Amino acid sequence: MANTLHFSSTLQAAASPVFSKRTNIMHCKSLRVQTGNHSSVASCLAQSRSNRVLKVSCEAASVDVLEMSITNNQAEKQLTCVMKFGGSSLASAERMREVAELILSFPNESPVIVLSAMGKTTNKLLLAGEKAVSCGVTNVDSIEELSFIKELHLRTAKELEVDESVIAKHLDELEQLLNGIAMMKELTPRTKDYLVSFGECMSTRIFAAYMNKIGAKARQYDAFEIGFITTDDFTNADILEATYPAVAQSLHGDWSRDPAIPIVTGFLGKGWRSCAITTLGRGGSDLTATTIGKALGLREIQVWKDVDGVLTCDPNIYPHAEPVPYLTFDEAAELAYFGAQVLHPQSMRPAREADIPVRVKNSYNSNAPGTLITRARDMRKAVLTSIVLKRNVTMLDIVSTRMLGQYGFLAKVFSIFEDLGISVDVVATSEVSISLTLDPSKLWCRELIQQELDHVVEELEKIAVVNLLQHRSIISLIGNVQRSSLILEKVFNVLRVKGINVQMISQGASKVNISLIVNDDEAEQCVRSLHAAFFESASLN
Ligand SMILES: Nc1ncnc2c1ncn2[C@@H]1O[C@H](COP(=O)(O)OP(=O)(O)O)[C@@H](O)[C@H]1O
Ligand SMILES: N[C@@H](CC(=O)OP(=O)(O)O)C(=O)O
Repeated sequence: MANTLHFSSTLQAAASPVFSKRTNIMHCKSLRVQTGNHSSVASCLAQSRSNRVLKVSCEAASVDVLEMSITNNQAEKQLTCVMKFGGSSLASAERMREVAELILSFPNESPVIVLSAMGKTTNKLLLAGEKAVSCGVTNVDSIEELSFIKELHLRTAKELEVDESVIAKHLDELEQLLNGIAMMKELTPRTKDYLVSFGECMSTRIFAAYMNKIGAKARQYDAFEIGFITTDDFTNADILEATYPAVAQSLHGDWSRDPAIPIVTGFLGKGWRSCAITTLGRGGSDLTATTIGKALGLREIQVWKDVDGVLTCDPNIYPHAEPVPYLTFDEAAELAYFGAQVLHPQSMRPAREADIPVRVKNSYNSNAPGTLITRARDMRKAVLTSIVLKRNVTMLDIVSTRMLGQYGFLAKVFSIFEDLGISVDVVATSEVSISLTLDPSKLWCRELIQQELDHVVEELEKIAVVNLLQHRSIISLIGNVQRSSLILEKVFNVLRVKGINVQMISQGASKVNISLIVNDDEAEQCVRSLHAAFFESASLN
């Protein structure tokens, strides 16, 4: 809330037009002086933070009564919310301008801003790195993606009229790094993280400089310098508990000493052992935002995307998917975990722990209400909320070779996965058989390669007959599992009409998700038909 202080006083007719006042204000944004019918803007001569004495000059020295109101939009205010803008909201200078305008259109908020890299910069950096491995040192400067990244960032700085020097050092370092990769002919996960970090480091520097240029005092932060402490799992690191107090101390400390809108790099952290830059997995800026929300105990976490909120299904599969107005943290987490690109799979955790609402909004359409994610919602009318598709999943059918009634079979199977460090998604069991799915994309850097799969099968074959089925998809139905009979009745109706065979089904312990496994090549059609049945046909609802 803008903090307006009114006070009046009398100036001597012949006195110097300088007025001193002890106030509780730390940073004065604007001054208005009222003398009789005249109102004018006065300027602030000096502010002492230690004893909070404000000195102002005005042209009203010749009148007796002087009334001043001091509008101070930052001082004594607490940070109120996080606003995260993803690459899709920051693709160009024009978009950065609009985002800045959007932020400033909430004068009652004191936000922490979290930014991703501009547009598709992360993908381009990774491609540049891969090319550098094989192109030879002399050819690094002709890597197309490097030229693209340089051109995009320099053009953006120029169009926003901010000094190119804010990113010059990073562009030089990026080229040096690619030269190093070309020399070594290898791109390790650790180097990958350092490489992609340039995207967020540059977008935040350009944006902070622009905010300052337009008069909104802002301060840039690299997350790895302000306490984002993570595991050393490069490319997919986890935030450690120590992050919360460290981030709170950094951001709160600076804010109370000298308020300025914090502009923080999303996606990045610092490995606690290696002290090297880590990343939180693709789309990890959502997690940066919720982590800051929890660290500072903020009122709300906003993630601004290029869609009107979380939708009833992926708009790339069905363009007329509808926004979902309300979700619980559990529903959103399940949706993200099972492949909806709109939210990072781990991002709901800090928000749920701190019970801070998350709002998913559209930066291209700020009037749309978006999706509000909270701990609980009214489920009385809820049936199905959203349909999520995860492609290219590997499925294993494992049948015990032992007699019925043998114990320890499940334990043995899962210990094999544990030993091999492979995570399992969906599971359906009977006493002597297990069907389960393995997610190749869960570990961004470490796709499950054939060799690993062969090894899994080899180990399992010591105790079971194993059938490995690839190119499967998981269709997750997120909704009110209390009404699973109604949901399943409709689902099987659709599947029967479309002639689609479900190879596995799991309702598990989750109270919000029913998963179906079908062939990859039938999956999209299946999602569209299910969407039509649940969201478009009144008779089927
Ligand atoms: N259920 C869904 N609801 C909304 N968007 C979805 C869904 N499933 C997939 N998406 C995709 O997620 C995109 C937004 O996420 P993302 O690209 O990570 O945004 P940002 O880069 O702005 O963080 C949308 O453009 C949309 O194509
Ligand atoms: N730039 C990173 C992190 C991120 O969160 O991006 P976005 O918000 O654009 O999904 C990525 O592309 O993965």
